[in-house]
Amino acid sequence: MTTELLACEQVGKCYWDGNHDLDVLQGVNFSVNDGELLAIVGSSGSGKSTLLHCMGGLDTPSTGRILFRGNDIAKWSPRKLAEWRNQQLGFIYQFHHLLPEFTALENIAMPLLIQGQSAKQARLRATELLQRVGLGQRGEHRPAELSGGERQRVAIARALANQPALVLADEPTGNLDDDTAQQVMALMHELNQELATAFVIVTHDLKLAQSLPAQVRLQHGKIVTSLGEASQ
Ligand SMILES: Nc1ncnc2c1ncn2[C@@H]1O[C@H](COP(=O)(O)OP(=O)(O)OP(=O)(O)O)[C@@H](O)[C@H]1O
Repeated sequence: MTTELLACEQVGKCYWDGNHDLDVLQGVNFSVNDGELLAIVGSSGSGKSTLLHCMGGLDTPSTGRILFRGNDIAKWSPRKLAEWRNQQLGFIYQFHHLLPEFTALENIAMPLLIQGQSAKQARLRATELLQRVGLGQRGEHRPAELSGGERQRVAIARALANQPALVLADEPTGNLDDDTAQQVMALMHELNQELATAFVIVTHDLKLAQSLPAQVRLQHGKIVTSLGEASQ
């Protein structure tokens, strides 16, 4: 049985550029089920990051609603939103956003410490995750001592630390060469299947997107193809 995890209902986003209204998203309608892996693909400026930010409660739609397990996230207090992001969501960015002065292990443990876990528990879980992403030997290294692909593996492990229901990844392979990008994408695919965590991955790379089970295709802020519909 599939259960709807997060739904975008007629989501629109409009920015004022000083002279005009910019309709960055218009009538975006789709949902992510528990354990699903879905790519949001589109060219630069099509609205991918804006959509992902709205889905993660980092930005607010101008129209429409974002529902998490049927609840409208716009109705939540800032505190509830922050708790939700910390407990239910994981984020991965193009430029990893790891803390440079902390080791790989400490970076992964950080969200757990923030959540109130003991240092011992957090370290244990971080070690387990580091091993799972193939970096068991690199725990004491700082981000600057790791390759781009290794940093993204650490970022993936950090995003999964709190056992989120949903990971939102914004161009996680955008800064990597083709082979490394494929490996990082394959790792997220494996983890999705192993952990039943849903992943929404934004990419401008159609080939990478097509290697994933489902795609939402954005063009000028509108969905043009979604989940098996014919291309337009
Ligand atoms: N805060 C903002 N104010 C005004 N315009 C914005 C703002 N944020 C984004 N935009 C505009 O919205 C459009 C979509 O931007 P967005 O970053 O969502 O696209 P994208 O598909 O993620 O692009 P890229 O692949 O280049 O990151 C762009 O035209 C951008 O300039």
